[in-house]
Amino acid sequence: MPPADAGPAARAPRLHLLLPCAGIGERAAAGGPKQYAPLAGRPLVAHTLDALGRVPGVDRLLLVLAPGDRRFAELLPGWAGPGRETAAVGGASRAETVRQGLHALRTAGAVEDDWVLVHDAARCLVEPAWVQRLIEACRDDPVGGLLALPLADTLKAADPEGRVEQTLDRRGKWAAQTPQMFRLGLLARALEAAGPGVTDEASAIEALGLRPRLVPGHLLNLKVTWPEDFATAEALLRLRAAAP
Ligand SMILES: Nc1ccn([C@@H]2O[C@H](COP(=O)(O)OP(=O)(O)OP(=O)(O)O)[C@@H](O)[C@H]2O)c(=O)n1
Ligand SMILES: C[C@](O)(CO)[C@H](O)COP(=O)(O)O
Repeated sequence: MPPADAGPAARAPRLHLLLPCAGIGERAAAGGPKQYAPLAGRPLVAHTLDALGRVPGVDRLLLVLAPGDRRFAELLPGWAGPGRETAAVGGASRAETVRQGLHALRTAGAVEDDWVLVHDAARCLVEPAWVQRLIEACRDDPVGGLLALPLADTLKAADPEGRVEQTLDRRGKWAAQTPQMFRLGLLARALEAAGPGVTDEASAIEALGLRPRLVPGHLLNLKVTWPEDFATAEALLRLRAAAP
């Protein structure tokens, strides 16, 4: 029994998945936002949503679209429903889109202690098991963390002419992936303080002086970014579909 003066019982923190999906895909040059480009017979984002829909224990999946986006509803009619929502409140940068998404989560009843997993819509090869690994590693962590991979290649710094300026020490360097998992209140404060320029959630948290946990991701958790990435992602999706 709780003590008589404990007030209403606190509920267990919930788990929300927030997908920034409001980018323009400039580098992918796909003739429109890359998240809607066809990939193995379906819009790219449909693969991401399928995988995330299979992660156990998730209370809500929120897809943050660009204001005025009609493509999503045209391409995936009927996707939204209980626990699967869209909010057309994306901003001019990824950080701004995530910030607006957190606001939408709060408006829908999420509270400061809830966990938010932010995942790029463009990482369409994500697998539920990798997300579960992150959740297991972070749910008792005081800060939170992210999927990432230790660098396997030698790291070069380039000069403006595309020549090597310097070879950097790769020891202890990791490439950040998503999802990235933090408490809603902490992440909202961190993004507010960091401004629109940070390229991932962890950077905003780091700027507060905290040290997010690095959780091993997977080489195949790639972000479709360049034109040639579509063929790679499609080949991998087809291989998976053909696997017994
Ligand atoms: N203003 C933005 C910019 C990006 N994103 C999302 O953030 C993810 C990762 O961003 P990135 O790969 O950089 O996508 P784009 O911004 O679309 O690509 P580019 O930078 O080449 O224009 C993508 O799912 C993208 O839709 C977003 O929601 N809002
Ligand atoms: C968040 C991210 O996927 C981590 O690698 C990445 O920074 C997002 O891509 P962008 O090109 O910085 O928008």
